[in-house]
Amino acid sequence: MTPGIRPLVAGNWKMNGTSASLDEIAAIGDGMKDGLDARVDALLCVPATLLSKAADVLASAPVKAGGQDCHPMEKGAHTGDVSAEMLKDAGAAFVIVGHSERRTDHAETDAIVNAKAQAAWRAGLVAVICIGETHAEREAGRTLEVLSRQLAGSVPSDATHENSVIAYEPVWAIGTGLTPSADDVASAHAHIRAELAGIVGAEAGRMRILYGGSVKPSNAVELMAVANVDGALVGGASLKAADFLGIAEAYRAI
Ligand SMILES: O=C[C@H](O)COP(=O)(O)O
Repeated sequence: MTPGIRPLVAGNWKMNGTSASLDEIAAIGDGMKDGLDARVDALLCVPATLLSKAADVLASAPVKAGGQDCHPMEKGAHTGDVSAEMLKDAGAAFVIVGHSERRTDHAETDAIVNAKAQAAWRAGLVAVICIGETHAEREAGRTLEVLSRQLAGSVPSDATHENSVIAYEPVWAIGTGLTPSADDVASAHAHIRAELAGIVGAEAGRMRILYGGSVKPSNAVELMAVANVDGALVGGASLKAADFLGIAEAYRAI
């Protein structure tokens, strides 16, 4: 946690979910109304195909809808891509950019992620800018160096606490059940906050820095209590309302 920063629990549904999943989304919306929304903001980043319906289901709930990626351009000849403006039109308030799965599967560079963050702002969306080291980079003792390089390349200098959220996701912790120690998370997040100050100045002290990678109800209290951890980016555990809400519940305990 960071004093004065309101936390955010964000779900990333990745390539999961159809219309049959709308009941689960509604259950997350209903669950957040149970006083949890007084302590924590909530976001569900669903597949583009589900965004409009999800936004409708969440319209009266304290949960925002978001996309998982956007093209840097507003429109044009880019078959299969979706622009930030299209996500906004479908009901998104946020969009994830630079998730490690996009960086790996689609060869997205820091420069592309930077352009996507600016595209998100152009459309009036908040960008959730993802960074994180691989297992090999961690083993080589290069974690902080990698984070510095990704931040410098991916975060535009005019990022603010209102238009951007940073998500630190160690690639080796995603979907594996493995998590860094609380000390390692604290070290990474403190480093990210310090590096951000060199990019965005005083805004660094107000920006949310989420932790992502195998966050579950069972480890949420420990991880969310770490200094400079201002919420979570949750994959697998966000697909079930009970698990998503169980993670948000951590904020009743810390
Ligand atoms: O965007 C979410 C992350 O990739 C974390 O996924 P996970 O919670 O399934 O490990």
